[in-house]
Amino acid sequence: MLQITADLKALLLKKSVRTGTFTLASGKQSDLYIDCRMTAMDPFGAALIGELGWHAVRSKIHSEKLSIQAIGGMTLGADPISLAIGMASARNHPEEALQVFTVRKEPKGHGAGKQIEGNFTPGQNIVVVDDVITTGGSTLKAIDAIERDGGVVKFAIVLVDREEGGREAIEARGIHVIPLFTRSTLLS
Ligand SMILES: O=P(O)(O)OC[C@H]1O[C@H](OP(=O)(O)OP(=O)(O)O)[C@H](O)[C@@H]1O
Ligand SMILES: O=C(O)c1cc(=O)[nH]c(=O)[nH]1
Repeated sequence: MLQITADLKALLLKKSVRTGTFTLASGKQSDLYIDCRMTAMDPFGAALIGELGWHAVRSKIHSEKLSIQAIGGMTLGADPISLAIGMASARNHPEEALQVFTVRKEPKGHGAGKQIEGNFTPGQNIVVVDDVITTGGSTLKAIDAIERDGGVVKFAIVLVDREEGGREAIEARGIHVIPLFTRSTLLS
């Protein structure tokens, strides 16, 4: 996994890390913006995220003897990451493959009126995904929607933890967060 981690870090630094003046989802101002979509929607980046993410998810599943059926998180940032990890699970360990879903920011106003779309069934054990956590508010919103629809969130995986309190906010709900990178490991 060392080479995959190094390659993914290099791609994140090249395509996703930006400096300037940015307003974040929480309304906070920041001189750093990590546009993970650029890396997660790069075909090479998606493959790297899939391998590294599935390795991290599977290690947690096996070390804690968990049974997980599906992976997903708040659209849009989580979507390519959830699918990449689901595809890596099917490719590497088809008998343990995770189904994939997405959480809309609001329930759909027509059709079936669902907030969760894709392969999600009430009662399933879930890994929740985010691309970046800053305050953790978006991940917590996804967790609320999943729980409201009968899912059981076992843990969270994020591509980058900005180390601004989001991890602590999610873990205060009893949901362990696995970051593939932190701000420190990415920028060091
Ligand atoms: O931890 P937080 O303070 O919630 O911030 C992180 C969130 O901010 C972004 O979402 P945003 O809604 O900006 O964009 P997206 O719809 O492009 O994913 C990002 O994708 C994370 O989900
Ligand atoms: O907090 C955010 O909204 C945020 C931070 C960041 O670095 N990247 C991103 O996509 N969103």
